[in-house]
Amino acid sequence: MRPQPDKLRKLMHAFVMRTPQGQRGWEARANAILPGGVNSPVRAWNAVGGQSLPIASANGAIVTDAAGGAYVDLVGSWGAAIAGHANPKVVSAVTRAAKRGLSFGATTEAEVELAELIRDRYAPAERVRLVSTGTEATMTALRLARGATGRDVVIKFAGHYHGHADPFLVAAGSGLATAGAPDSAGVTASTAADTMVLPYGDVDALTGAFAQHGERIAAVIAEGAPCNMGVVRPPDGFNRLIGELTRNEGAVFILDEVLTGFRAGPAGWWGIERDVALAKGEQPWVPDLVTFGKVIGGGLPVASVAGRADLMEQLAPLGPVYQAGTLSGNPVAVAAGLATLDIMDADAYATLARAADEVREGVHEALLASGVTHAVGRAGTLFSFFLGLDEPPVTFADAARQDTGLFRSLFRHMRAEGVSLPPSAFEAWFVSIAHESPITRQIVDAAGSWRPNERANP
Ligand SMILES: Cc1ncc(COP(=O)(O)O)c(C=O)c1O
Ligand SMILES: N[C@H](C=O)CCC(=O)O
Repeated sequence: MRPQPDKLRKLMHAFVMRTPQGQRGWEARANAILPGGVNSPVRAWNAVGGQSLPIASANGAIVTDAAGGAYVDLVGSWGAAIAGHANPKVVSAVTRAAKRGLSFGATTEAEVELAELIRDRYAPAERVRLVSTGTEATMTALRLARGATGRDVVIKFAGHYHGHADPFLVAAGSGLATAGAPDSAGVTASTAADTMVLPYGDVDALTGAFAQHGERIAAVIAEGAPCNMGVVRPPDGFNRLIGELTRNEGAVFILDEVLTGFRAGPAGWWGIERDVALAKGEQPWVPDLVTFGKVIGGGLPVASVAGRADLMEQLAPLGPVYQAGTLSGNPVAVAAGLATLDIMDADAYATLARAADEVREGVHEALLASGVTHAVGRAGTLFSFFLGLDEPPVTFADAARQDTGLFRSLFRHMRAEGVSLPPSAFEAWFVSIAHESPITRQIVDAAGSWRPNERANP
């Protein structure tokens, strides 16, 4: 049988991509039109060297590039692909929704269902507003906090990332930390002046800030567990302290669970601390506002700001705080989110936890056996490795002391062994329910064959 024209085109493309000339051609073409060849900086591999080829497809735990190279994926669309790439249930829900129409600019029953599902699994989400990106969610949460309190200042923690709205691009994690430039040009001095940056986990700094500036503070925003400076477990009692100080001083506690939500555990990082509190017979602390993204869109653009009813009802059209979005609650994206949350039942979370344990523990043992100094950062099913550190860090200053040159060597070795790590030492390693044991073993074996003294070429 002769290959079909489309198949032939793909085969030709893969063949060309396998040649250095073809790869250089691709690089030049992408760089000529997309700044840095990418649509989001951390994809550019600047921190690890080399050039990623365009992804052609992904299925389960495997991504395949345009040259036909298949890799075990630990990027997982930066956390969204919790059910595995192209999960058949998600794809068929999306297909069914698409056939009913791509976008209406009017409310659908599925939006209400997704919002109800979020509230049912995450009690502090008394009201939910769906948006399209995590950036919109945190930006809206801050506007809401400022509108409700009539105050300007937001406290954020160094190394935490809350998307790319101006007030948060100060001492930020993720791609900014990776580039070693945690502030962004283009943020006005007056905007930055309203953002107070504190070291994470520093009780004195936080209580001191409230003692000195309490009446000016609209909100404290914190990642549920920081995952954009590597994964950091919140020090015991720190989130509770934020809750107490904000409540006592009339400020708003915004918990950013865009990354940790429905992933660190079934009810995000908050659910993990809630369960610990309940087991001790204590009342759990509760955030005023919470932001979600990634998992609730299952790979399509859905995010949300949610929280206390009286605060959320300050949003237009009920209240004076404006927020809007042409594609907010898009029916196709919402279908992906609903299908994903539906897949993620108790058994699926147990599978996710098993996959995370196998990779985290296996790679930890492999690094120990090779004599690599490292610390494991862990928050529920989220984890990353801090090479060159003896202890898991809490502050960004400590996290930034990790050996990024060593990570670069590990990244390139793993890639050669068919495993695709996030291209930055400051990002989490994302597993999915499709990371079955033969796949997690492949990851661990790849780490076990790394010889750390073989540093990557610059
Ligand atoms: C904790 C956190 N908040 C906010 C964001 C921003 O989300 P988005 O990239 O969808 O704008 C991200 C990731 O990008 C994140 O990890
Ligand atoms: N760390 C970021 C989100 O969690 C990575 C996503 C991006 O910036 O492209």
